[in-house]
Amino acid sequence: MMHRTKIVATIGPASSSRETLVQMVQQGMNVARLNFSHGSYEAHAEMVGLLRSVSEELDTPITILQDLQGPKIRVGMLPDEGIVLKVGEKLTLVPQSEDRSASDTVCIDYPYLAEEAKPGEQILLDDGLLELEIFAVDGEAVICKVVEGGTLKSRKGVNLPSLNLRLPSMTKKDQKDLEFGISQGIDWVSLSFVRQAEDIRFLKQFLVERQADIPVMAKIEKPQAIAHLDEIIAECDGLMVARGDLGVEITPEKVPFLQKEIIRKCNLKNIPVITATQMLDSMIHNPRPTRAEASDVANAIIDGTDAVMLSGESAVGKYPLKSVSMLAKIASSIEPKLQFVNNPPATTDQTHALSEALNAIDQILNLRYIACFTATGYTAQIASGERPKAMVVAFTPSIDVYHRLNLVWGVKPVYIDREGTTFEELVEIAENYLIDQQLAHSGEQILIMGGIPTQISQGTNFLKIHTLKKAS
Ligand SMILES: Nc1ncnc2c1ncn2[C@@H]1O[C@H](COP(=O)(O)OP(=O)(O)O)[C@@H](O)[C@H]1O
Ligand SMILES: C=C(OP(=O)(O)O)C(=O)O
Ligand SMILES: [K+]
Ligand SMILES: [Mg+2]
Repeated sequence: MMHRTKIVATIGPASSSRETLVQMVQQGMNVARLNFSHGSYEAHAEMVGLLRSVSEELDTPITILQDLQGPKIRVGMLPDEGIVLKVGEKLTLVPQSEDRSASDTVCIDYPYLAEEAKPGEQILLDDGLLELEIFAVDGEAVICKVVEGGTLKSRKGVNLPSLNLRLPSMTKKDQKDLEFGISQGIDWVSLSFVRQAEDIRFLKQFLVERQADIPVMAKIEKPQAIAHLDEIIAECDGLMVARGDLGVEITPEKVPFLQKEIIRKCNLKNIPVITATQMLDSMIHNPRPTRAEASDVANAIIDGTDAVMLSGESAVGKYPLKSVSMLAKIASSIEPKLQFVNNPPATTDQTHALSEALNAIDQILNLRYIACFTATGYTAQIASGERPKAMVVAFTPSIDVYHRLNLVWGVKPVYIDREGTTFEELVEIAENYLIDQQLAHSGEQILIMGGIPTQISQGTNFLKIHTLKKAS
């Protein structure tokens, strides 16, 4: 792995074959995002199996991120080629239950629209690409006029920025989907359209009741989430700057500064943050990105994002592989030039104290590897928070931690089936791995960080500059 920034790719029809997945991982994909707004359980289950098998074959972790739809309104199923909306024409929106599909009628999955819609209000479709104006309400039907036309495809999103949605943050569908995700052993779960900290507490309680230890990510894409940002960050394990909906729910010109704010706050708390949507949008159709897109990716990395994400580019685009390798190239090119600010420790515990020392050593000695021993992932995450020049190689005896840590900036997770207990054993594990994998050479100095005895989590209590002795 050359790049420290992690690459998330949304999996869809363009990236579902084993061959494509293998190549995407080889090109630098670290995290597979399964968008539960789309696809059947059968298809998702098959994908989880495929990803686990590719991960084993390539001996590399792949984080599986289950993305829950949340309270998002979507249009129903339409013909494969979509329907064309022309400016000035009428389009009628009806609740799903009505099930009247005609070329001028589209179903949406929100039953209260007719009750709440007011003539003159704006409705945006497909992340704002298409625009409607409400013209009249007739019973359950909302009759609109097309203001900005284009092709509308199945299951595209519907935004009514002025509407206060009467939907719980975790819908019945989300609950069912998460039950399914738990049964599939997903590594992270993200919730769309989070509005308040309570939404995350509800999700976490749902997991606790099912004894599922899965980290939770809040997708920031509503004005209410911006208003409650600090409380939300306090409750969750990661964040996503979901710029697709955020740019519609707020306005596009406000997104760049919000992105910087959200990333900065996550960096301060040492939780991973993903910058998402339209990063290489034109690569859905073209083999090369626009200069503005290349800049956008580099700037998100300069902002301090842990990960950058592909959506349509990898799910339905013509160039899923080239999109992944372009992200990897941009990351590898910008990272050596970065100068991160040294954040104050988020908490005053031993791990943070040692990681401050780690940062000082990283600045002075040009070491290439920090071998980090971690049972929960915590130590590796704090080490990553220093944004060291050296790569954090996180040795963990937990297969779950091995997969989930792959979302975190600069961390290369390594699964160890034999848990070392003494200091000497840990050194030996690090030494064997780095030399056998031909990552480091005998005589090279590395940093080793961990806690002994190893059974106690968060008991990080040593940091050693070690000279590798093992011969290859
Ligand atoms: N699992 C899937 N099956 C089929 N199509 C998918 C899948 N995941 C994503 N897509 C397609 O890729 C597009 C872009 O992905 P994404 O940004 O995740 O979706 P959306 O914006 O609809 O939530 C989607 O609108 C959808 O058309
Ligand atoms: C990532 C996002 O969510 P989704 O693709 O599910 O709309 C977004 O809105 O940017
Ligand atoms: K640093
Ligand atoms: Mg969204």
